[in-house]
Amino acid sequence: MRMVGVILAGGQSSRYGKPKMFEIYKGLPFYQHSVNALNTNSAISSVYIVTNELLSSRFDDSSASILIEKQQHNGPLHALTFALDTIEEADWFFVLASDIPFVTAELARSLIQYTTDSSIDAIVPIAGEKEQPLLALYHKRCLPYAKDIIAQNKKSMRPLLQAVRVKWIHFPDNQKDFTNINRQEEWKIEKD
Ligand SMILES: Nc1nc2c(ncn2[C@@H]2O[C@H](COP(=O)(O)OP(=O)(O)OP(=O)(O)O)[C@@H](O)[C@H]2O)c(=O)[nH]1
Repeated sequence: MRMVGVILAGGQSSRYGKPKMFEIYKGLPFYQHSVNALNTNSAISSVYIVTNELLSSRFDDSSASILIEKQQHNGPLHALTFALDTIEEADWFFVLASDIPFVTAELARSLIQYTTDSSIDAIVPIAGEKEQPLLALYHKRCLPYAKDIIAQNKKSMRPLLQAVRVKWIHFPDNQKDFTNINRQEEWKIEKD
């Protein structure tokens, strides 16, 4: 079993007003917190940052490889599908958004433990009532389902979770790892 990390870092940040993956928390850009939560885990052989041409030169991290999407701003489902299609060496893909600065290696580890179960295609947390498809694991088996959903012009992650066998892992509503930052006002409150 081979596992890679996939950091989704090619969003528009339209609500934030500037590319939020480069905002600084504890001296490091947001995306770096996502990379670090994964590359400290020995089960993960490499970490890839999936982004677009415009942003790509701004990532400064020798511990991760950059994958550039041909078509930018198609959303997380396209970015995941691109990674599943392009990274041939892996069976499991640990997907992390790049706007979740409080994510921890402990949380990553607690999800990775379920990858030994060959009867599941995805491992997805639920924090309180909220599904967390952008802090989740996907098996290569998800690729044909993802392509099929894209072929139907759907952009949401939801249909993928309905099509594949998901193991849902429950966490408390207030668990900080899952806090994602969409607006500058939110970040001003959350960082303190
Ligand atoms: N590679 C890649 N990542 C994406 C894409 N769209 C969103 N993401 C990432 O997915 C995560 C969640 O993104 P959102 O906050 O829903 O979308 P966003 O475009 O970043 O922000 P808004 O424009 O405010 O909706 C972030 O880490 C984004 O960088 C995309 O088209 N390609």
